[in-house]
Amino acid sequence: MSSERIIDVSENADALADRAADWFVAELKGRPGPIAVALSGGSTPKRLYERLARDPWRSALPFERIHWFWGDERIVPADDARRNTLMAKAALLDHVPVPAQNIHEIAAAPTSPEAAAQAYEQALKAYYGAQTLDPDRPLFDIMLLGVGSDGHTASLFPGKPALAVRDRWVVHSDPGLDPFVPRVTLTFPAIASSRAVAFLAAGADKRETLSKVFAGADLPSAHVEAAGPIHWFLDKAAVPG
Ligand SMILES: O=C1O[C@H](COP(=O)(O)O)[C@@H](O)[C@H](O)[C@H]1O
Repeated sequence: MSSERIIDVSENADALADRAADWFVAELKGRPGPIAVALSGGSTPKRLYERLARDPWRSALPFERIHWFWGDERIVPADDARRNTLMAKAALLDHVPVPAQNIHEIAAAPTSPEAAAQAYEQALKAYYGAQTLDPDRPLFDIMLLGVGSDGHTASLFPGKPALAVRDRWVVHSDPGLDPFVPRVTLTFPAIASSRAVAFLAAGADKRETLSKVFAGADLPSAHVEAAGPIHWFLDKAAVPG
């Protein structure tokens, strides 16, 4: 059964980030206990992260209870600018009162991609408190995703073996697109264990890909499922004609 799709179109990338930040805060409002958020890399999410570090969004978020995870990571040295973690820290996490133990980053090189994937899966299982995913108890409260020009999401690239993995939460993955560095990614079942998913995509270079995704093409972004609705925050330039 496919998840409900909610499309939200903004005038431009800045307005999109405002809308997504409002949604993020509303989605977490009143939620008790620990909260798990999975972040993505990419240019459009960066604007959202910058918003969340500022008021009015910042003061509306219970940072002491939010745990930060990543949907995918590039296995390069920790100080390499291609790390999704580095971008999220610079845009958000370095500027808000988040306890260090709430940041669950994926290991950097020289850890091998397979070792990084296994360690991250163990960290997710420790947080979740179980070895298997319960459909009635999603792992993530919010899953943020981007979409690449080839239709990839997280580091699930078209035609790659990671797409077929159902028995792991995390795998290492071959990149199908620049930067061609080893990756670690959540698998489809782990992504599907999310109360809410939000894709963020801006710019005319996403339009053709989105038209294929919305037409149900066999692309990774089109195969994402969630426990709740899947939101698509787009700017006008990205909307398929
Ligand atoms: O490689 C990646 O690309 C996607 C899409 O990024 P964008 O800049 O084209 O929006 C991103 O979601 C993923 O986290 C990242 O590793």
